[in-house]
Amino acid sequence: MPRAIVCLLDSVGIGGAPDAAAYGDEGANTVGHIAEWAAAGKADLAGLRSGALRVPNMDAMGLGAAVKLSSGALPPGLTASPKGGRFGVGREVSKGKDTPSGHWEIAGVPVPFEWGYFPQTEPTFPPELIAEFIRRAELPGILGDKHASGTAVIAELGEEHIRTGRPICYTSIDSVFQIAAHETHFGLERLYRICEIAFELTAPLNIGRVIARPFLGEMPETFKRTGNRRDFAIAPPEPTLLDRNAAAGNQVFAIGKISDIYAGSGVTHKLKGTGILQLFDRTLEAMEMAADRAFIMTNFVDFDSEYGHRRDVPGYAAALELFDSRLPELISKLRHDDLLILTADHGNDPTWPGTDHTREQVPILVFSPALPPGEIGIRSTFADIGESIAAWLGLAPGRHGRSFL
Ligand SMILES: O=P(O)(O)O[C@H]1O[C@H](CO)[C@@H](O)[C@H]1O
Ligand SMILES: [Mn+2]
Ligand SMILES: [Mn+2]
Repeated sequence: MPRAIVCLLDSVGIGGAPDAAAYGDEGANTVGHIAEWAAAGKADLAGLRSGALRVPNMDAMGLGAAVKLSSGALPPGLTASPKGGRFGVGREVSKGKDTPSGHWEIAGVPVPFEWGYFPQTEPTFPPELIAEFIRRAELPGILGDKHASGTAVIAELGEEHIRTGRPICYTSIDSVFQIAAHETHFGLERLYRICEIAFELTAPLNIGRVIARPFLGEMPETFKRTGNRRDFAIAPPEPTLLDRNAAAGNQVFAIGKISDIYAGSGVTHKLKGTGILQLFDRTLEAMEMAADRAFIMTNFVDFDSEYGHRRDVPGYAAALELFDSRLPELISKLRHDDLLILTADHGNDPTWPGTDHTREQVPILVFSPALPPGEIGIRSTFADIGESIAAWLGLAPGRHGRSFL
């Protein structure tokens, strides 16, 4: 009896989105540019990696071929001829180049509405929103109130935050209200509580998520965000693949950020982990526990949060190589009728200006011992991924997308 596993490599885009120019992202290509920089010796990391990008296992599943199909160019170090997978390219119909939009569409539900965003001004948040937030959360005030990169804003305002007890509130070009606060000086549970209040206040503005960003350390040099990030997200507008599989009485394993991204809806088993290796371990553990018709989905957030937003090309290359090195373990655990899909939710080209996501197409790398290799082309919506999994698991077709299997 079939099972399905999705490894969502957060932000591992492959360029070529036809609407990229509308986002200022024409030419952005996360995997393509990392491979180019690596081949040019611009992604070396002393003692960790050097030279061309080495991801032989993803490449065998069709990564190089997918980048070529998406962007027209084969990146250096990758091959155009996959060895066993069925490869293709996903194009997003949802307007947001953000995590919930990408994930919901992959699970069969494109986002039909416009998210709310905060303007590129200082202050960025509406004063009446902040006044109400301060009143209800019983705060002495807030810091930040602007667009910022999370690590930079903590370095800038972390000490003042510790001194004053004012949480650091910031946003980005995504539909987010983020709150950074010190885990011990401010308190983790208190941070979560004020995030819930912020979520109630921002949901009517169609803000997709409030994100708790706890950190530790006492000075800019030692401040470090912890693994206790928590996302408070609005729920998808229709039942997703997760809801549909759970409603059919099957297991749904949500690993890493997945449960938060779908607001817990349709999740029967939630597993947490920090870092690529732990998240990979959790995925293998879920495969041990998973019964027939189970759906397992893991979000590998580090590509995006640790390397893409930080514009860290060597770090991103090393992370891709680390993930790739574990793939054979996962593949060796696949049962005959298990389906494995590697994909992404948006791009975050670390060679691109700024620190935000990039509008890109994503790889769809499909493997099952039961499937002959082949090409699935450029899919006109990420929802084709969800519908393919639904068909594989024997669920009735949904409203969006078509199976490529
Ligand atoms: O700079 P940091 O705090 O990592 O923020 C990033 O993380 C947010 C959620 O993925 C994005 O909106 C982006 O701004
Ligand atoms: Mn993402
Ligand atoms: Mn991100």
